[in-house]
Amino acid sequence: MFLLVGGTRPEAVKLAPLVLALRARGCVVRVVATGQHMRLFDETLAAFGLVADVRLGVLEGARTPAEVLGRLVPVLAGLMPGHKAVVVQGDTTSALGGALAAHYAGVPLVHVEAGLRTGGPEPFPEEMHRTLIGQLADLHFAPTAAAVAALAAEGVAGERVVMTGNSGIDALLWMHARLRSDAALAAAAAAPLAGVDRRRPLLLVTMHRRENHGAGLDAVLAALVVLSDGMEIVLPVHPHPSVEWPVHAALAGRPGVHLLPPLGYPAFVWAMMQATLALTDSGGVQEEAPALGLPVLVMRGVTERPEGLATGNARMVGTETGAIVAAVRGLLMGEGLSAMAEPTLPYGVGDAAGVMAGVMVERFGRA
Ligand SMILES: CC(=O)N[C@@H]1[C@@H](OP(=O)(O)OP(=O)(O)OC[C@H]2O[C@@H](n3ccc(=O)[nH]c3=O)[C@H](O)[C@@H]2O)O[C@H](CO)[C@@H](O)[C@@H]1O
Repeated sequence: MFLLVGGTRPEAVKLAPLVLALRARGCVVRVVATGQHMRLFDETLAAFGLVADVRLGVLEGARTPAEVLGRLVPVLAGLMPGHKAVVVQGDTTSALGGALAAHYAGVPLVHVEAGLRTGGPEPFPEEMHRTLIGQLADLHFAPTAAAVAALAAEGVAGERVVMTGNSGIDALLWMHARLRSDAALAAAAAAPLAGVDRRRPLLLVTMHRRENHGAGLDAVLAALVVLSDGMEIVLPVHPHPSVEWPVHAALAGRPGVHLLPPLGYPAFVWAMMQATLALTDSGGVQEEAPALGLPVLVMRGVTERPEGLATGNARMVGTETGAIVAAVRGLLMGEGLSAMAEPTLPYGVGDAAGVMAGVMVERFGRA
């Protein structure tokens, strides 16, 4: 039996293909929802026809990563016995909690999306989380050659590292194909964009990184006020109060600006398929956009995803108002937009979960 631990939307997106691939190989899999973002986690799993097998109820009122971790580790440790291996994904507090619990319980730990590094303290706390998980993992599924190299540089033994591609690309290509073949799903996914004027360019914006809360967010919002003059802006607003309140204060009611609740995964993929340009600080969107040929401007100072920069699909733009306005306007006037819109697959070709499941069955057995 394998135990997969996750708590947030991106973990659901990237673990769902692995759950399906393991079950397709006859493995018994239990998915634990930590409750970090329970509603988004549940909804995202449901988009893949999955439900969590265990739903923890210990995070009520826990606000800081320290509180979340402190409550999760003892409960997760109690779930560990009897499992062949525990799987965590990425860099969330839930993932670190699952990793620590597995380590204390002496159950082998598998890390999905291993080896992503910026080389500095940012992003906080994610860089710290994934580096610590990297020290605890017995098996590292690294999405790209750069991630494999980062693990080698930290002294991780080569036989513990497998280059797999990113399972988020499996999820994306699967959903993209469904949206093109299932008219009812596509109609439901398109509904949130109903009010968008399709004659104007469409800028899709997501923003939630902790290091951008405060001054960075305010500067981005000032840029969006200027940009809304010439384009449609679609912004699914992250529910964190440090994001939600300033976004509504700056942009609510402005013509051309569509402030939406967080979109379900099918609707968000649909929005990426319709957009002219994405402006984001999300990790997952940096990976997904190149696969769809959606040019992406990254509102961060550093990224652990250099591959999209190398293929030319992504550019770093930071969070400064003038830089964002200039970059978006420049691209929309035709300066390099078509080169950035060439679909490429630097993060994987859509077979990552099958590779991972195959390696897990080989190393740990099937049941
Ligand atoms: C430091 C860092 O970069 N860490 C990342 C962070 O995740 P993130 O930054 O990618 O998080 P988000 O942007 O929240 O999610 C993105 C996913 O959500 C979908 N989406 C988006 C908006 C919406 O309205 N509806 C949706 O469905 C979208 O298509 C995509 O698949 O933690 C992950 C877990 O460990 C890590 O893997 C990952 O490194």
